[in-house]
Amino acid sequence: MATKQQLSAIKGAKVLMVGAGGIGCELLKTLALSGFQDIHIIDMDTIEVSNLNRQFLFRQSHVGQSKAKVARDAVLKFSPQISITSYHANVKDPDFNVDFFKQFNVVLNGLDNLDARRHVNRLCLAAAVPLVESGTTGFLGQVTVHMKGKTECYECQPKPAPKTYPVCTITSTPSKFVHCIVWAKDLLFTKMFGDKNQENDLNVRSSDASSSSEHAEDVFERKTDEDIEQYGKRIYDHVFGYNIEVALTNEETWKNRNRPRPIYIRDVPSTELIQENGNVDKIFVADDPLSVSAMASLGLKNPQDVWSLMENSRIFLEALKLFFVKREKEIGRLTFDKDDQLAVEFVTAAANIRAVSFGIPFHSLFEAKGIAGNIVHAVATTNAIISGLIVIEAIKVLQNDASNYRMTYCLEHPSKKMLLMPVEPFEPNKSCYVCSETPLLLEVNTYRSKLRDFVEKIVKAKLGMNFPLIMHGSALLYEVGDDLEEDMAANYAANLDKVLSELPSPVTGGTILTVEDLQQELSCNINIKHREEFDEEKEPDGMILSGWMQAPPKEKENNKISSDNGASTSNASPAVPLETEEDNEIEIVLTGAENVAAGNKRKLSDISNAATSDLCSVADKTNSKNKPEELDDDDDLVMLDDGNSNTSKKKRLR
Ligand SMILES: Nc1ncnc2c1ncn2[C@@H]1O[C@H](COP(=O)(O)OP(=O)(O)OP(=O)(O)O)[C@@H](O)[C@H]1O
Ligand SMILES: [Zn+2]
Repeated sequence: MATKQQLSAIKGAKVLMVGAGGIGCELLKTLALSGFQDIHIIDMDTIEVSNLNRQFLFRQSHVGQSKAKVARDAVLKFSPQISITSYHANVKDPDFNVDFFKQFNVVLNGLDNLDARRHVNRLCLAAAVPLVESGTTGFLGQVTVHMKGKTECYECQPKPAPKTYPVCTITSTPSKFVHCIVWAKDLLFTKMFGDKNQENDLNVRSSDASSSSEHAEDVFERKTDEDIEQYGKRIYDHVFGYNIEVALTNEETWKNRNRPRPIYIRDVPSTELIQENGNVDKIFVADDPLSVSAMASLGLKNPQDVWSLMENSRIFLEALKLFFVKREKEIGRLTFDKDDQLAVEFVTAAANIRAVSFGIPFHSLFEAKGIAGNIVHAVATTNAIISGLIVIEAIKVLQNDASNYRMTYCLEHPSKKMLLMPVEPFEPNKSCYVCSETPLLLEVNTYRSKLRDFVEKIVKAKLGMNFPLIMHGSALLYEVGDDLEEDMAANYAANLDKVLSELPSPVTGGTILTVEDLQQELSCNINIKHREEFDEEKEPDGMILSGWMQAPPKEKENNKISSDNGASTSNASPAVPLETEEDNEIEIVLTGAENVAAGNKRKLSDISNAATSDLCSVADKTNSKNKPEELDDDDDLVMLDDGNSNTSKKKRLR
């Protein structure tokens, strides 16, 4: 039961919710039933069938409609007396500026990507509005409170880098099914149906050098009037046969590894059946490209079946054909989407055929989709628990009850009979460039790198700025905005193509650049250090940004392909599982730079009264009895958090 004071705080509050998905639906309902009277809700998405199992405010008839609006209407049916304002929009839209944020007493996030979370964090800091941040992944979840100057901001701790794989593992020596999936999704699918100008390592082989790159260059182009069946078979033979033959010529690679087997279409029994069974026009809803399915066309129904080589080959050829026959307009623009059935079918089949070559077991479409889409199946109960905790923290914030704020972690296994673990929030990280004024350091070859590289690779990808403005002293080098004068816009465009040292106000070693995002009202200084050489493999960006945000890379190799496609429900901050020991204690992993270096861990009891620290992660140290089954890497549940693959984070749960 709420006290009188709580009720009055609730009634007088104006609240902004961002996200009306799994957490958002629960949250809106709980806010309404707790007595909140004035709720605003932003969500940019429309309702999909796959949301209906847990986003309980939505029904089949709502598919295709705005989540924010339908959620509003559904809650108003049982709480008609309250005011709910919905915005079907991206929270990054300029309309949602600092003044917009200032009208709220508290902001509650129910988002699913790092990019949007960072953006909201910055606006809350700029507007000095408290933020309650949240995230769930399967059984895990967390709620954290962020208040300018009093607690850590959402970005005070670096987020774990996304899981990546060395290019050569993906292109030449896969040993796990996930390697085949990454190859099929990020290389083959992109090469066939994505942006042709994008760099693609599909034809990089460990042997390479003299291998016929000419052959590789144009093989993916469909020749004028080339029969689609022939084209599909030619691609099949090239990627599963010829490319493997070429890789085999590098004896060095296979000295200590099993040699892969090239597979040609002629080796696959009965693929010709495709001609008889495949019926492109059979099942599809006119004008709905997403209803196109190779499985449906071939009469394969169960996504949990593991297909044979023959079936995978038929799906591969049929899916390729369907893209060209039914979705030709999209070719050249497609990116892999886990909700695109035909794309999932193509990627599953291609990954399985590659897996056979390398002696890796087949996987079903259902499993392949989970791996390709980094899907951790959502648990509705976790969303409900987390939403309840958000409201509890929001009420404390409204009452200014700072001594009782808690970051709460929802665990998968009880620890000391507790599933929820509350921890006191920590003070702001003094070296966080978002909420403090710490300068960053950029090592870059100022005679070779262009301003464009700096803007794309650092300002947008690493610093997460949307509307950057770059200054050297009082000289403005770059700015974006709709209201720029034509000649200024032309100047900035010209600057983008200049190397740093040749800019009107030259940027060289020792320069201090100021980078600002006007919308986020975020400004930071970057000290420039000239460096002549960069290792192409290990430092592919040709520039290195350091400061607080450098997350320690998980693997040694740096030339990596990320398996990250950017869409998943995931936590606001990391909960990295620890090695299990034979006790049943919860440990806090400190991921501040020194702590990572020292590998420090602290027990909850050690820190229960801690006022300051770098708490980043919490993990349940389970005893052997309830220790989850050890999974092979292929089966790791992988989660990531992103809108922008460059900045996304991912966690793996065991
Ligand atoms: N930049 C953004 N602006 C507004 N809303 C956003 C933004 N980024 C994400 N969201 C919303 O946050 C919600 C997150 O909900 P949830 O994690 O349940 O994801 P989902 O897309 O509904 O489900 P799933 O990803 O599991 O299919 C989504 O409804 C999404 O539209
Ligand atoms: Zn911070």
